[in-house]
Amino acid sequence: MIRAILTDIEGTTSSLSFVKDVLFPYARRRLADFVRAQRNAPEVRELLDEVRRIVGRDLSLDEVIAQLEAWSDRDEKAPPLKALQGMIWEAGYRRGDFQGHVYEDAAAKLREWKERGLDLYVFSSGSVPAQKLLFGHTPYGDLTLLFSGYFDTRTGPKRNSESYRKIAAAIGLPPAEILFLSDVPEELDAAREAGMETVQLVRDGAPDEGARHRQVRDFNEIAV
Ligand SMILES: CSCCC(=O)C(=O)COP(=O)(O)O
Ligand SMILES: [Mg+2]
Repeated sequence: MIRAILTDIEGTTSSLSFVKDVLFPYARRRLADFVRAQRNAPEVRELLDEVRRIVGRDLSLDEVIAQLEAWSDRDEKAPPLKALQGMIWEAGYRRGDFQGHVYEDAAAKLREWKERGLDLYVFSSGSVPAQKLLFGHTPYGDLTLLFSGYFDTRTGPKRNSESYRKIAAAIGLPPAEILFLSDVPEELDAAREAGMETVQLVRDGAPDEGARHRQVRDFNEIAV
């Protein structure tokens, strides 16, 4: 019996285009200036040192910025980049430059599941603060109230089954009682390997008969 739902964001609750065409370019345009302006803030300084540790060299500030920009251009889910993106988006949400995109069907079903007593969690490559910003500033109001917890790649990569075992342990349920929703088959494979139930969102494409996971076009087709 499913007692909790763990959901991805990009391509699942929210559109690929919002993340790729709105959020990512917004942060990319401001990344260098933000890092230069905030480089002595303790939280930012720690993230810049984390970039140096990942690269394994004592990079100058310019080299750190170039590395962050390269990761951003390749959409690499490096934790310090994801944390900095979240900090830059915070100002954008506050100023009303954009709202967090959530599909109407996802917002409605999440509410319904919560009312039925299911616990809801997020697992996204976006940092936990970025996840809370997105769900906190939607056209349907503040949806953060629906979620019992958030996980990002500081728990582990989304395509690694160990990450899902850790999440199940943190939630405090056997993996078989957790349903993971995502648009990416490799993430669903990893969740299934850990013992979770899976459903694949195919929002923009046609369902594929040979798919490895049950496919749905939107949240209304998910039976829990
Ligand atoms: C938290 S909103 C931004 C999403 C993001 O930064 C990203 O890389 C998309 O990751 P997801 O795991 O949600 O597909
Ligand atoms: Mg996704």
